[in-house]
Amino acid sequence: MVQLTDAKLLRDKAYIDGAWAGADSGKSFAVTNPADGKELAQVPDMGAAETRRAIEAADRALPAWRAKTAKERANILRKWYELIMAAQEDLAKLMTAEQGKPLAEARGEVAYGASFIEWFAEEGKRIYGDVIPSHGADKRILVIKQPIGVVAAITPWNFPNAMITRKVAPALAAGCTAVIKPGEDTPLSALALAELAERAGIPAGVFNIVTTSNAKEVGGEMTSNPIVRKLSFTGSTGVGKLLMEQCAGTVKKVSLELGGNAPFIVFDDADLDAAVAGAMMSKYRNAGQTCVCANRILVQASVYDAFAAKLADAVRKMKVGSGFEEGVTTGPLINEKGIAKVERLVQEAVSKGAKVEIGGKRHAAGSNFYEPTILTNVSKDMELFSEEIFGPVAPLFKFDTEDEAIAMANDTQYGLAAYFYARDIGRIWRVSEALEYGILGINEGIISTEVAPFGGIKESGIGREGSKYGVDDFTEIKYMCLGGIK
Ligand SMILES: NC(=O)c1ccc[n+]([C@@H]2O[C@H](COP(=O)([O-])OP(=O)(O)OC[C@H]3O[C@@H](n4cnc5c(N)ncnc54)[C@H](O)[C@@H]3O)[C@@H](O)[C@H]2O)c1
Ligand SMILES: O=C[C@H](O)CS(=O)(=O)O
Repeated sequence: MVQLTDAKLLRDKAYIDGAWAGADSGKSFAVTNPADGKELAQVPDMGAAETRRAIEAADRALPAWRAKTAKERANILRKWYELIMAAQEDLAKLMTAEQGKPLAEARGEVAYGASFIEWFAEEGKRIYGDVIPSHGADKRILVIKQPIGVVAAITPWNFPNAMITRKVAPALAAGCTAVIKPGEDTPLSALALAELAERAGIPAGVFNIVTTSNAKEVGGEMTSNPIVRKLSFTGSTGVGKLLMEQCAGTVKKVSLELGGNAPFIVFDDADLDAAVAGAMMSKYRNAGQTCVCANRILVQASVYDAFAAKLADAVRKMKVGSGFEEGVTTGPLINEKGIAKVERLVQEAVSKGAKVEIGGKRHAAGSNFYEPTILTNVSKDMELFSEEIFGPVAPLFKFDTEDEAIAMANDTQYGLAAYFYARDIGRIWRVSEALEYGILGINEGIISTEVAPFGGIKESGIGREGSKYGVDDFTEIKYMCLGGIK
C-alpha cells in the first residue's frame, strides 16, 4: 500500500455526477505496482451504461457551468491548482506507486500537470471574438467563441496526471464539461485529481472519471454518443486512428496526441557535452516511456566516437530500481507487454548486426526493469528505426552530410518532436525549416511547458495542447450578422 499524508486521496471508486460509484456489475480490476507486481487497489470495472450516465451528467451540468463568467470558472480552477500543489507529495507517491517513475520525476509531473490548470484559468478570460467591418451599410458582423460542449477524453498511463489536466484545464476554462477514461494501469492519479476537484468546488457533473479495463466498450460509448461533441485522445497512433474513425458517425471534433519517433541529431559543430546532457534527459526520462523521447540518435561521423564515449560514461552512472529508492534514475517499464516490445526491438537489431555497448537486457531489479542501453552499428533496416521504442534504449546512427541527416530524420510517418545540436546559425535555420515535426528542441532536450503549443503533424496527431492555442480546440466559432441597421 501507499502511505499518504491525506489518505482520502487514494480513491477506489469512480467519480460520476459528483458521487463516488462502483460498477453496475459490482466488478473491479486491480491496480498494481509495476516495480514489484503488488496490488495497490481495486477500482470499478465500468462499461457503456456507466459511461452513458457520466456523459448525461456532464450534459446536465453544462448550462450552469458555461453560464458562469470566465472569472468565476477561473477562481474555481485556481483553487484546484492550489489544492494539487499542496498535495504534490501525496500525488507523486500515488503516481510512482502505480506508474513506476522515480519520485523526483513524479513530483515534476504533478507540477507540470498543475501548470496547465494555472495557465488555462487565465486563458479562459481571453477567449476573444471579433467585430468585422461589414459588407453592407445596414449590417454589422460579430464573431463570438462558445464552449464546444461535452468533451470525452481518453488518456495514457505514462503521464497519468498531466495528460488529464492538459485536456481538462482548457476544456473547463472554456465552459465545457468533461468525462475522462484514464489508462487502466494508472487510474489512481486520475481519481485523486477528482477528489481535489470536488474540494475545489468544481460542481457535480462538470468533471467525471470512468474507470475500466474494457477500454473498447467505454470508448465505443464516448465516440458514438451524440451528446459528446469533442473527443480528445492521447495515446498510440493505432488507437488514435480507430477512435477517429469511430467519431465519424457523429462528426465529433477530435484532438489527437499520438505516437512519436523523435530524431536527435548531433552535428559536428555541436557542443558535445550539452548534446550528451540533452540526450540523457530526452532519451531516458520515464525509462524512455514518453512520446517525445529521442528514439533515433543521429550523429555526424566526425564526432560519432567522441559522442558515443561521453554518452556511455553518463549512462554508466544511471541507477535502476524502485522509483521510491533514493538516487534511482530508471524505474520499471509499465508492464510485461512494454518490456517485451523493448526486448524484441533490441534482439532484432542485434540479429542484424547492432552492437550492444551498454545494457541490452532485463535488469536484475525485477521482471519489468530494463538496463539503460546504448546500441551502435545500427542501420535503417532495423525495426527500431521505424518503431517507437518506448524504453531506455539509445540506438546511435551515423551520418555524413546535413542533407543525409535531414532525410533520415524525416524518414518516418511520425512528426511529433525532433531535436538537434548545432551552433552555426545558418545550419540552425536550414535544419529547423526542413524538419517535418510539430516540436523542435534546438540545443535543448526537454521542451515541454504549458506556455508552448504541444502537438504533432503527420501520424503524430491533430491539434495543440497548452499555450494560447490550446483553448481553441474546446471552442466553436459563431458568426452573427446583425441586419436592419439604418
Ligand atoms: N503525443 C502525446 O502527447 C502522447 C503523450 C503520451 C503518450 N503518447 C503515446 O501513447 C502511447 C503509449 O501509451 P499507451 O500504451 O497507453 O497507448 P494506448 O493507445 O494503448 O492507450 C492509450 C489510452 O487509450 C485506451 N485505449 C486503448 N485501446 C482503446 C480502444 N480500442 N478504444 C478506446 N480506448 C482505447 C487505453 O485504455 C488508454 O487509456 C505511445 O505511442 C505514446 O507515444 C502520446
Ligand atoms: O509522453 C508524452 C508527454 O506529452 C511527454 S511531456 O511530459 O509532455 O514531455
